[in-house]
Amino acid sequence: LHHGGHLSWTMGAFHIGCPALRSHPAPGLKPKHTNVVFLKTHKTASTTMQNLLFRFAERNNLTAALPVQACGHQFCYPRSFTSHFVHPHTLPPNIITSHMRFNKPELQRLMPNDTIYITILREPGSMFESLISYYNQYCQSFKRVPNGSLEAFLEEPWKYYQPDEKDSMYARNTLTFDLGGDKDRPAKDEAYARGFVAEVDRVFSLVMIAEYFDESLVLLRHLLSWDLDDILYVKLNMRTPSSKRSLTPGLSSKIRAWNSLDARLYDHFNASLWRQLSVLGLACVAREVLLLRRAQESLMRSCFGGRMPLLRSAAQIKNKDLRPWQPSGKVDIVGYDLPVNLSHGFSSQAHELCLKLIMPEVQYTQVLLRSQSLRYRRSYQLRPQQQTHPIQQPIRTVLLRHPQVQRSQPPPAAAGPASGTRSTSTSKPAAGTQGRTTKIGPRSAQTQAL
Ligand SMILES: Nc1ncnc2c1ncn2[C@@H]1O[C@H](COP(=O)(O)OS(=O)(=O)O)[C@@H](OP(=O)(O)O)[C@H]1O
Repeated sequence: LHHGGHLSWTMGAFHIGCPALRSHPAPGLKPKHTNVVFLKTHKTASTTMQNLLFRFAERNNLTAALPVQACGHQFCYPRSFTSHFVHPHTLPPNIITSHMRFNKPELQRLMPNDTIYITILREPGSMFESLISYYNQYCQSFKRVPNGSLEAFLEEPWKYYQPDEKDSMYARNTLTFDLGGDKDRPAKDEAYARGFVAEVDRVFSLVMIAEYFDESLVLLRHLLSWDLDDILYVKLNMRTPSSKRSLTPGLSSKIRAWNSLDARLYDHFNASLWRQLSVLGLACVAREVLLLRRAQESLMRSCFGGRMPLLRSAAQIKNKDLRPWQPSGKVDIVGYDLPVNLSHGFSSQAHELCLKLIMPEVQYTQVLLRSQSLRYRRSYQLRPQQQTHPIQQPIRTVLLRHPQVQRSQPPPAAAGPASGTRSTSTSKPAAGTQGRTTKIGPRSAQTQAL
């Protein structure tokens, strides 16, 4: 960043040795898939994924559907998703990734036909421990428990849990609920459980697993024909170690029994993740994971003045745009701050990349809504003949949609890696370009900025 250096990996190296990629007729030239529903489930590393998708949308001038202001930063969760929850300035979308309760028919109405559905699950024990600590002041089922004790809750869950009250979805089978299922279906209803898992399997092309986040990203990269550059991330929305507790095997199995539908989903999709990884080749996956982690470290060092970033409590973070939301005084969610003197050697594009990489969910949603609204207004100014408000027309036919992002041929020598010089352009793709084909080079704007 400071000295015009660049990351040592190249996409060429990234393609070497991976059978699934080698067999492709034109490696690296397949258009990136850009129409994606990512169902953001709770306490599953989904904020880290959302940040990655928001950045991808911005880099490629795509549209991310965002909630109307009345819904907050989520699509009026826990109500079942409807397209009325989508802000009209964020139509028609390529990507949708904010929290919602899944509703396939409504999403189908909103999204292009070739949309790929992705979600993420987490091991029920650690997920429930995270839920009870995060929502201890919100969810009545948890508030009733003396000292918010996990043991006490699991000893007699029906003493504290009331299925129909507000926020009860955080206290039982949260994944099932987020996926649109019936969190309170009795465990003995085998047919329901089997049918629900099969339905999720049918709809979602990829179910990521939080414990194998990087391996899941490798599968995502292959599924969407994205570059390594597109899956770089920094972990977000973490609790401090003092806010966490470890689980005994006894507690873990009680959690699984209480959340039996979620446990079933997790077991099924954890096994299917590993089957998919085996098809890709475990050695190939391990190599990609290694390259991902190296590239990630380089990016972080570039953003944090040569060091790895320090985790900070919200109070320690000077830039309020970077302070993560704190659910209660009983749990600390940590974030990052950029070094104050860092901006001196940065292009504004590089500074923005670093800022967005660590920007918490609520702030990023607001920033993105502002920029997309601006783009929307500009595009309307350019087309004065269009009088009708888009929300009054059938959603899918209103505005021209961004087509798939095409990889361009390598950029001209002066701006490309081969020249030894690097593009100093700081401009993002022009506003109001809906309907144009976005071309991006083999190294996309993310690392080119560095
Ligand atoms: N990359 C990666 N891999 C594994 N785990 C990760 C990752 N990124 C975030 N996290 C952990 O995910 C938890 C936060 O999940 P969410 O962002 O989905 O929470 S939220 O529902 O949106 O509030 C939170 O878990 P807990 O710290 O146990 O609460 C994060 O530490």
